[in-house]
Amino acid sequence: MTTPLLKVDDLRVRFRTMGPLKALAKGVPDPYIDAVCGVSFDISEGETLGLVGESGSGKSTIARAIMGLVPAESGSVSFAGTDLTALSPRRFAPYRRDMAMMFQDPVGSLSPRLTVRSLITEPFRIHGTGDRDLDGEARRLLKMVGLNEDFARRFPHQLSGGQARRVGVARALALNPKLIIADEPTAGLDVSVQGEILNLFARLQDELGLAILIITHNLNVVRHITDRMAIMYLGRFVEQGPTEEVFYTPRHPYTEALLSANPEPDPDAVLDRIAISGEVPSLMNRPSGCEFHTRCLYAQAKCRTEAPALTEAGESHSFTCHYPLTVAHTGRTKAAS
Ligand SMILES: Nc1ncnc2c1ncn2[C@@H]1O[C@H](COP(=O)(O)OP(=O)(O)OP(=O)(O)O)[C@@H](O)[C@H]1O
Repeated sequence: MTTPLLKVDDLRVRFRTMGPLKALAKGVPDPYIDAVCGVSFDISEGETLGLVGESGSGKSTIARAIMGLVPAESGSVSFAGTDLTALSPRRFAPYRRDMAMMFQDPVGSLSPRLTVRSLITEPFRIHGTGDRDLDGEARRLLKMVGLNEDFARRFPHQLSGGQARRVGVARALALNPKLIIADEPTAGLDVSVQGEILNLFARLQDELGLAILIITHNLNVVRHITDRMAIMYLGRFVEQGPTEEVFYTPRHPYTEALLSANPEPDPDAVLDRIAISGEVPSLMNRPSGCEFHTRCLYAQAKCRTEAPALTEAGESHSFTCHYPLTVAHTGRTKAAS
């Protein structure tokens, strides 16, 4: 078996929610939240994984933990077989060249006082490889993302949302990474521009064999460009599997609810519209048993008390639910009774 490019194994990330004195004053004995609770997945070269889930479910925290920007409480993140969580910051640094992160907010994440040329060649300076022909590199990178060389002289405020996103991609590509992590790469863009950016990702993946981790609320993005998808709820994966399979035969009720709430449903979609009710529970006060039971249409007594184990639904499709949806002949789903 070949080693996956990225392997995340039982990753946990905790955050302190308040300082020790405040916690003492407020009588909070455990002022922590588990933003990511035992998540496992891998990505191979040339593969795209989509990470979906409501706001606060822990998607960006996974990305930041992979990049070493927040420490893992436990578990491991291995890149090409090396456990990054065991490395000192100095030994971690070379891996940052192989993994590029595109942050949310295309314009805001670009420093306003730098020209596009400086922005996209900055990684060469940061990583000490700035002795090359930076004008030539800027032209090469702009061409890769479909922008002409005149853009090199512009500043971020002179870019449209789509152009800013392309500049973000060019910057991410500077050091020839093997993995790109894109956090909401199409947020705030018009649908047509979203399509252009997705096509750009698809082309680059084809040409460069990149592995891509896409974090998004947009299920159409997931549908169109990912090979596999994972659905997060309160810091856990409730389901992961091949994208087409999950879209057509979701096994977890939360997946079903998210897919059916998609504002632009696929005309071939087989799911009835299912409203997801209630608020996302607080990470400070997690529900007992299956943590989705407070919002689940199919919850039964066992769901309130027993956490469901991970169940394999196929070769690379798994979910955590006591009463998973079943696959009928039509592809339509309903909870097993
Ligand atoms: N540095 C931090 N300190 C304390 N809590 C944090 C920190 N970073 C994130 N969190 C909390 O961790 C949880 C997960 O946040 P995260 O940003 O990973 O979610 P998300 O799914 O990416 O959300 P969104 O889609 O809104 O970006 C949230 O409750 C958030 O408030």
